[in-house]
Amino acid sequence: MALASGVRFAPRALLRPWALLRGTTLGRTEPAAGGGGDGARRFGSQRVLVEPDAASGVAVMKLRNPPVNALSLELLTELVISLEKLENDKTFRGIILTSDCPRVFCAGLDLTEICGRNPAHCAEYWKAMQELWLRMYLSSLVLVAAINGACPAGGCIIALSCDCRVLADNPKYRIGLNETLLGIIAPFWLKDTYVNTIGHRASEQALQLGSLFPPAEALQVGLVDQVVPEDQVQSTALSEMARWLAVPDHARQLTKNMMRKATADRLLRQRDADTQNFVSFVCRDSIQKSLQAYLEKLRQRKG
Ligand SMILES: CC/C=C\CC(=O)SCCNC(=O)CCNC(=O)[C@H](O)C(C)(C)COP(=O)(O)OP(=O)(O)OC[C@H]1O[C@@H](n2cnc3c(N)ncnc32)[C@H](O)[C@@H]1OP(=O)(O)O
Repeated sequence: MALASGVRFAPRALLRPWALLRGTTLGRTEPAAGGGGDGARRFGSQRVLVEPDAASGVAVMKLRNPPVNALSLELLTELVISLEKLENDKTFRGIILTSDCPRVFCAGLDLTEICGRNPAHCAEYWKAMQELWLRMYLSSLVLVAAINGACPAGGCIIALSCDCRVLADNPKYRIGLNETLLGIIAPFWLKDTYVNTIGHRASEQALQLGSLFPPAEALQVGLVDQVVPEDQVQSTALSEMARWLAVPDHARQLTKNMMRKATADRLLRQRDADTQNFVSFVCRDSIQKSLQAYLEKLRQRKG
């Protein structure tokens, strides 16, 4: 991790994400609708659409894993690879992360990845989740979350890993860490991310209660930075991006690193133990039963 001017401090090769890709179409490049030169070409993968604008140095990254952008192993992997690609391209200074699925930003962990699966699969999945968080949390780019839908649990963590959050003003778009309501526990690095954003007391309360905050409350507690009408989420995210990009990169990056490094290092120091804890916890019969019941409730709610 070089920390000189022009810093790039995101940890490299924490994992080899390519090795995780199964049947994805990453690297595909196609012209954006109505687009022309290189700056208007979009690329990405099956589940992550990247619309780069070389002129502004900003790329819009859209999650598109319908119906609810659940964080499947494939989505996690494709996100890491798309992020790495933009990090390595000096043209880009910022990413706006948003959803291509209506009404949902991200439903969090894909519960089918940890329900009825063997421990080896759960471990592989959890490592991919750790990897994405580390990459996002320590990214040298400015990350702005344009939250255009519901944002529970792992979805909230993706948003909190960004530098700034703009949430659409729709009472159905709730955000927070609701793990306890599923009978599971947020690991220390999710808890730390929460505490770093909204403080200890608010986190203590919200984590235990599994609170999902509607927009006005999310703004009040500090989970998001702006709440705007739905049709202004993208333009507001772009204005926020401009504000962050007005700061010299090296100063902003070093400051971000100073603020976040200790939290990330805590996970880096105990990644294996964290994986083992997660796997042994979710593979317990009682937890599997809770998760199955929760999934079943979600499926029935639909009908
Ligand atoms: C260990 C700690 C780290 C992280 C913890 C987690 O992230 S655990 C995951 C926690 N996530 C949730 O509690 C969100 C659950 N989902 C919802 O509340 C709603 O689906 C949501 C996101 C508000 C969207 O509502 P909507 O009405 O638009 O969709 P619907 O509920 O009908 O769901 C559509 C289908 O998607 C399935 N699904 C939803 N969430 C998940 C998920 N997290 N994992 C897997 N599958 C999910 C849902 O069952 C429906 O499936 P279908 O087969 O079509 O009935």
